[in-house]
Amino acid sequence: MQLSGIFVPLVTPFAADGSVALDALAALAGRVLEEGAAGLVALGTTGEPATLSGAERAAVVDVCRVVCARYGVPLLVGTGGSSTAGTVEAVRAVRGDAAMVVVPPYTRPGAAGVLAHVRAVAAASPVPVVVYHVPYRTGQPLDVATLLRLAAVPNVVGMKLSDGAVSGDTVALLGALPPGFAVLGGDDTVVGPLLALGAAGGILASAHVATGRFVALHEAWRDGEVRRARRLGARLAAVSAALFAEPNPAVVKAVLHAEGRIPTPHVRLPLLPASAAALAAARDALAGLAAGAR
Ligand SMILES: O=C(O)C1=N[C@H](C(=O)O)C[C@H](O)C1
Repeated sequence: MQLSGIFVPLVTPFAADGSVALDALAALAGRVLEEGAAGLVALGTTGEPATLSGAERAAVVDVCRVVCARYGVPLLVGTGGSSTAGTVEAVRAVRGDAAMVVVPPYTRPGAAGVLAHVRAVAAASPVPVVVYHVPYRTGQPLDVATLLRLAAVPNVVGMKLSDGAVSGDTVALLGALPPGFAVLGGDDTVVGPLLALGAAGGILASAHVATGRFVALHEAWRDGEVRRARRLGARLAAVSAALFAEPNPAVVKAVLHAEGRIPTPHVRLPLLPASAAALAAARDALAGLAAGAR
């Protein structure tokens, strides 16, 4: 599996009665793929999987599978937890083209423990694995040598890299990847620099609302249109900063609701709805993006 392009980790829209709005989910999925997204991620952080029941998670994956099949694009399914045995069981049941497996959160098993976890999970997985490295959520930092060891594990085809600011370590990692291994940027505000360094794409909640522009950013870096890529990247980073001003996906959902694309802006506790100020700032940033395109 060769991963490339912009993947959208879909929000889980809720109806006014609190149930999952599956029709709205299908419409969102179709729209972002229509605008050029390379695939979808079901049950990413943005999908609030921790607050969904098993039946709701299955229904979300079913909807995403149908839409991905219609467009002939891959579906990544977020999975994984703090237990290796539990994660092995979960990946065996994944109904997608790849499993996005988070570095075990909370336990902080250290580099050797993470490697052992990923080796066990990847060996058991019937589908390719994309490791999700997000130390500010998991509490588990990893050095470049460990990330490269993870990249060499059989059946691990990529990594969603969400480790914050671009640093010397990022440069070293992207300069030493094995051929065909895909790094997908997962920190929306710095996806431009990651693409410039050779990332294959991104998994970006921001791409719900400016999908075609994020796709254009990926294409500009891929095709070496550096001036265009820099300009667009800076404008999209301002949009992403506004969308992430409060815990994800509250602001993204507020914007989608304001645009009439989902029935409510609801998130489930412990997340709180976006503030009116955050929604207004995000809509201003999107208006600025649209104005800049004219
Ligand atoms: O759901 C995801 O996948 C993403 N989650 C990140 C987060 O909320 O930490 C953000 C990124 O845009 C995609």
